Amino acid sequence: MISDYVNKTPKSKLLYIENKHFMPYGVSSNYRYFDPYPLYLVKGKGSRVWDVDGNEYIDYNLGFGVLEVGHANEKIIEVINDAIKDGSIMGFEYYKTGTLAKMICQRYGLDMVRFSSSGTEATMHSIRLARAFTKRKKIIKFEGHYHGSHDQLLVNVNPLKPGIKTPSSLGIPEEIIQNTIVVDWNNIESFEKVAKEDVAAVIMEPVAMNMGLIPTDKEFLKTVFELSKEKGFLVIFDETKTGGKFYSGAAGYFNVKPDIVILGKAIAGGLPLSVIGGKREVMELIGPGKVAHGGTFNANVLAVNSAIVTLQELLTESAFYHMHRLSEMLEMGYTDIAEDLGVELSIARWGPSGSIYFSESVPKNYKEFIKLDFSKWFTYFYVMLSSGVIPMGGFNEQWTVSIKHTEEDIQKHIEVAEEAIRKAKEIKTNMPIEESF
Ligand SMILES: NCC(=O)CCC(=O)O
Repeated sequence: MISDYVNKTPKSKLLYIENKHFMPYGVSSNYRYFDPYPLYLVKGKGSRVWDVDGNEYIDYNLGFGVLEVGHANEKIIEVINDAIKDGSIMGFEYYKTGTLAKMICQRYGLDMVRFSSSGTEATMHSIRLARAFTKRKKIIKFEGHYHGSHDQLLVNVNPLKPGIKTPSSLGIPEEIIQNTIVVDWNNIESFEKVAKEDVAAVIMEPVAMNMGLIPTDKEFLKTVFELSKEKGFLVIFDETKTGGKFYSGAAGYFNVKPDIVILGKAIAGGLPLSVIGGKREVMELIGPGKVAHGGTFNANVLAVNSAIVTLQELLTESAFYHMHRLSEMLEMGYTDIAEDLGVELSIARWGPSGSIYFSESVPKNYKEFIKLDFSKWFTYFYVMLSSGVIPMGGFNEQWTVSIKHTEEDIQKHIEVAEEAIRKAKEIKTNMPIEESF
């Protein structure tokens, strides 16, 4: 319950009261705020984090999926300690960036890449690139999909009224989003209606991870690729999250070749690095006097070295085997809990990540997702937190298992979840959620 959380976190409360004077809501990303106040962390190691009150948590949020190598990974520390001795920013191109570019191209089936620092920047560049390549303006995005916090794609991310095109933030003029078309995820018919010759690109999270975890209908995906060929628009896979869930990301998993792929989060072991990559004929449009792409911190020394060691030595095939196996254990644990307690609970898992819904079946799109009763979810969340497990980053997020999680961590998660879901089952009110991105 919320009171258990409050009782355990008085110092977080105090920090919140102080910090919110200087920072809106006391946080650096809206995603980090939740009621009644956010959690302030001090440190992390492996699968654990500690808050300002000294409470220890097993962390399944992992920086919204970034830390698959675990917190404060020894190899990352070593490589960064070495690299920083030679400086952190070169201003000119760092000599190892090409090594990383080649590694990523080979692993993810891309012809060329450019680096940025965040997913937001990378998706922003990708739609500019698609518009330049096709000489068209319209971009199709899916309701409930999140592509970072720039205006053009900050549309129907978490709308309270699904189906009505609405900016997901104040301060976004109608004109800015007039070329953004929003449609239902996993819905062939509604996609067919908008897939026309004036579309520059369709952008998607190839597995939707901003409404829990909504798996992808393979027929739907096939239709998207077929229509893109027929009508001449590009397919952009925003793999900011999915790129770290399987060895070669979602494109590798589904065995498809999108025109542009975005990578981010997990690939640099905890440092800020993102990738805009894709087919040579598209990528070659980037350059002076052509498509703009810049960024002072792009491919900085620390991020490049950290990504090289992450991809080469840490996120290996056997590491994925470990993460997937533990995540499957978690899925089985939740399935047993639902059966034992007779709770309407559905579970979706894809690789090291998964989510739970207090519903009979996993929603297929945002319209189905937003109809759910989140009061049960929030009860579950506060009980989990006050019992030392961060199950995921929020009601629209998912768990991630790292290479540092152990079977004992999973068992503890399942034990605590049983109690949390038992308490959630008793909740009767239907708590409305606030619109947020
Ligand atoms: N699914 C949402 C995120 O992963 C973003 C986190 C942030 O912007 O703080």
